[in-house]
Amino acid sequence: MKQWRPTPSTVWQGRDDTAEADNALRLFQTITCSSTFSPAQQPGDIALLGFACDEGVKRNHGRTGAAQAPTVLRRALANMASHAEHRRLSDVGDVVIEQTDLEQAQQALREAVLACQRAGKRTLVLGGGHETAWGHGLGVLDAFPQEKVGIINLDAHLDLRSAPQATSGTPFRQLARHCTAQQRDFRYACCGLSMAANTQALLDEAAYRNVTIVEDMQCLSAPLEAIAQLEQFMADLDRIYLTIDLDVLPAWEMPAVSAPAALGVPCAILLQLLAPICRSGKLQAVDLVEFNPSRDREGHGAGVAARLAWQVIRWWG
Ligand SMILES: N=CN[C@@H](CCC(=O)O)C(=O)O
Ligand SMILES: [Mn+2]
Ligand SMILES: [Mn+2]
Repeated sequence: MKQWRPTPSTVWQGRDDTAEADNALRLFQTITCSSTFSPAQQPGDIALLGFACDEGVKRNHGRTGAAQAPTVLRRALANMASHAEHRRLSDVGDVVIEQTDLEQAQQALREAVLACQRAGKRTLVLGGGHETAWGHGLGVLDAFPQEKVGIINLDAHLDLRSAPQATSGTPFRQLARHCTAQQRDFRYACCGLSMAANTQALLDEAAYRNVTIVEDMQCLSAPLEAIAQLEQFMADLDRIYLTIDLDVLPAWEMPAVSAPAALGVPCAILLQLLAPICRSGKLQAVDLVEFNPSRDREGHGAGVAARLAWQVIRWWG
């Protein structure tokens, strides 16, 4: 596998409580790593894959640093309790970018995701900027060519930009065009959207693409209605690709992103939205993107992001 590196064993470390009881286990003690890219050989049905890249954020004039996120998020996950559901997780390493060749890195991610999915795994990708979604989404679409695959993006932004080259702001425009070229329906929901952070041009593009939009204000004032909208979106799908842009959270909870949200959807409400998606029986792929450790405060953002990943694994039916 090109443009790939294994996770060093030093990353998965934590507090050892096994002197208290055999089942006093944390993730660092239950996760498996491999020195080669070999998803079919690794145990469990959730493959953890890093995408160490922020070239898309750079091209989108954002604050870089997300390339370091996969390692920092693994470290934050390492010391969290490992319950039965977490034993399904194995670490298949990182896809890395060479110099500034984003397109090549996204293609490598696409191939790594496809290999994991073909090996019967579901994929949990730790980005990277939101350019992660172009590679991850393609890999999932490739794996299920005959099925109705829907994308749920928890994000303040639509990321439907039109640009001469791929950025962190273009992945869903790229996936929409790809679906059209493949004569597939583009099924896309953006939940947590800030009207203040998306121009009318982007909203027009969303309307043209028949995108389901659930605004941040709706999530805050009527979470049950927001859930109902998501359930309606999911009803007609075979598989779901869930992408969580951490800038959907408020800046006070998640300062460690390129574009912090002044309002945002707090983690406690986001978890209410996540539960029915995770338990739908259709969830095939999840990523957490845009985490930027260089902007974190005392590791609090990493803790919030890791808790979201931990909870997704626990609920993933
Ligand atoms: N993935 C990032 N998307 C946002 C960033 C917005 C900003 O930097 O303010 C976007 O392009 O709209
Ligand atoms: Mn965003
Ligand atoms: Mn985004």
